[in-house]
Amino acid sequence: MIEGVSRVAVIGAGLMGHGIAQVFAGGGLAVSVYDPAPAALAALRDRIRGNLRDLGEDEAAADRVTPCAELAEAVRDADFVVEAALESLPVKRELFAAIEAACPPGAILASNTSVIPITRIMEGLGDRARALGTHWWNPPFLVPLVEVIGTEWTSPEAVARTMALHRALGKVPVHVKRDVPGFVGNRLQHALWREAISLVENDICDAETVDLVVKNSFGRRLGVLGPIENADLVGTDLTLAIHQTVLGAIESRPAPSPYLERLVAEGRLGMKSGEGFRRWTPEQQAALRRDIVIELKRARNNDARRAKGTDGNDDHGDGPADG
Ligand SMILES: NC(=O)c1ccc[n+]([C@@H]2O[C@H](COP(=O)([O-])OP(=O)(O)OC[C@H]3O[C@@H](n4cnc5c(N)ncnc54)[C@H](O)[C@@H]3O)[C@@H](O)[C@H]2O)c1
Repeated sequence: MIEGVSRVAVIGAGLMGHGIAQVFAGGGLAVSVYDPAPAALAALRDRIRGNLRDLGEDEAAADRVTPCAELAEAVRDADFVVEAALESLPVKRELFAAIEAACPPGAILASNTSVIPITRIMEGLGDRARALGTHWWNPPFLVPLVEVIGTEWTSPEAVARTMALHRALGKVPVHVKRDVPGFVGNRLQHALWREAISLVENDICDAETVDLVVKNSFGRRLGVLGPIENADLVGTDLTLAIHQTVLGAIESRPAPSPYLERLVAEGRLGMKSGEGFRRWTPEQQAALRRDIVIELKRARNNDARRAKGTDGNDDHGDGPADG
């Protein structure tokens, strides 16, 4: 049992659901997973076993995961329910009504929606104090962050228990105090993407250059140096001076870029159509996907070494981060 939770229900056994189930099972909890697609349920344990094997972790965790063909069966004894089904408001509202009707009164109810306001998903519930968002990042077993989003009705106790539960599982939970579109992570990410697209749209540089700049400059530091830390590191006075010059010049359009809309209209949908902003051969796509996993595993191993105090890093250089 962790923080009063011994049984978890995960709703949806897709990309996110199976990975979230894996994290809870890895923490020793019993996990029931509901999905209406028989193929998703049939593949569930093998998918988790494959991930665990690849990570060099104990595959026995997969045995703590039980596929369920009925929603009510999955949530009946659950202390914590997390929904990772389709990104559709009607589907999520209907699911939570059914979950509330079948789960124990004390269970916490969470949605892993990417962008739908938690308020809209949960507003029809009888007990909205126990409902919140937990926004995981893909893949859930390699990316540490879980944003815990409260609505105006969510009780502080439900937030505190959810934070403690995810922390005990080795995740990095953060409390998002207001239910705003994009929560925190996607607001930051898409502020950067808006400017990235604008630079290409306005022919200030080409698409390859945008990615080269990010990956070979501040992107290198982002894993250890957040933007607010960086502003304090260089000084708020320098940050202010930079903003006085730059902010008026960067993109502030409150809508998607027409350049992006044109790509979509022309069927240039990115890797799935072979071309988006850039052209992608199948080999280039595979190489990029492989590099992402290698990098995420390296970061995870570094975190583990740091936590144990065995990272062997005796380099205390004071290199500036003022770029
Ligand atoms: N993919 C990501 O990177 C990511 C990241 C964070 C959040 N999310 C969110 O997580 C949720 C799941 O995304 P995903 O990428 O795992 O999608 P997915 O398509 O891989 O999986 C969705 C699963 O939901 C199942 N499903 C369909 N109808 C259902 C129902 N009524 N009840 C229960 N299950 C149902 C499907 O059979 C499928 O297995 C979405 O809300 C998505 O926006 C996705």
